[in-house]
Amino acid sequence: MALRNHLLLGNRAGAAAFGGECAAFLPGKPLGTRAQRLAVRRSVLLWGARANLDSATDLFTDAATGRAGGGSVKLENRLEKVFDVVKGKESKRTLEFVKYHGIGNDFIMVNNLDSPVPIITPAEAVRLCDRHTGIGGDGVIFVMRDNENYQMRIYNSDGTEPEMCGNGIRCVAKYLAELEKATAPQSYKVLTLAGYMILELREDGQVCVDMGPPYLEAAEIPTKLAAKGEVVKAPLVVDGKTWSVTCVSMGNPHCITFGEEGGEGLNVDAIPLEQIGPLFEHHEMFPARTNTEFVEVISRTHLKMRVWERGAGATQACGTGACALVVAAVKEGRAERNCTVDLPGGPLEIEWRESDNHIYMTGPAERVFQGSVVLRN
Ligand SMILES: N[C@@H](CCC[C@H](N)C(=O)O)C(=O)O
Repeated sequence: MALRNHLLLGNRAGAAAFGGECAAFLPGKPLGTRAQRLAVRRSVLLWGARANLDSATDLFTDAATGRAGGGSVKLENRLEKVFDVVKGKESKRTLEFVKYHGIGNDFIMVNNLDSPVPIITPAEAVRLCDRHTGIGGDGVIFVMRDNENYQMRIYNSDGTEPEMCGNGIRCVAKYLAELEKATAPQSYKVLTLAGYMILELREDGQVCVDMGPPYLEAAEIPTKLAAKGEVVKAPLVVDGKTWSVTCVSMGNPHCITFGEEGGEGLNVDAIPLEQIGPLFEHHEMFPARTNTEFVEVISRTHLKMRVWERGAGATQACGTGACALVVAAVKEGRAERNCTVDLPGGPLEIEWRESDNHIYMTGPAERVFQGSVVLRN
């Protein structure tokens, strides 16, 4: 904690001493370029009450640790951040959040009503979603304004931004009611990157979402499994096996399989999800990557699935996935348009309505806890 001591001295001598130490940092080779070291020294000499002591101390320690781990680029980035903090360019930011889940698919909800862009970065979302060192979540959801309506944006736990999230948007309905101090029944029109969704918060606590129509054209999904037209029961080689797949977009891409070509139906509990999930997700036939649903038919109105999500891996549930697989099951002649879909986190009721071609998803959304977290640069 040499930095802390030098800064606490609060005088030119202390700062100069720290500047000198920055030039050497640790025994052995000095850190950063000579210009960077001189810049640190200059900054420290100019240091005053503006310096954020804790952040600078942490970053100094990080920089030193980074050095031990090697990697000069990483190290220099960290050193740059020490400069910024010492120069007062950066300061700690605190994020208020509420954690919600929809049948185990969990999200960090952010009140983003005062900004037209997400108030945290994808890299910060990745850190917050970490289940060991962060809050933990399958994604971060930003609730924003859209004129008189609302907008939802979401980052997956890997920091990528999908177009839509079915379980997430049910959580949005409850979160909006919480923000508005409103009680059920309530209706919201919410813009997503996949278009407008209509959310009905019911008195029994369930949320029914009009998810709009499914998209089946290969190019709309997108998949290279066909040049044009629908992709139904197409062969796809993954891990040396030929799977029979149907592709559906709910704004975001889904690849649905009921098993191998010519094979028996699936026992989804036996699927080695962690092994084959990533092979589907990153398959060259899916230029935007894909979510993948492995489905077992219990009856014509009862399906069971496990999912490997694009950008989030194995999750407890995927709402858009449940909608997509009912469409796939109907297309393959395996199920009716009204189905209960069992996911690892619980059931969803899905209807693919013939009259308007829209899909209606009904299920719960639960508040878990609220908190605030310091965002580190
Ligand atoms: N869990 C979600 C889907 C979230 C987005 C997905 N990972 C993607 O990248 O498309 C759901 O409930 O729909």
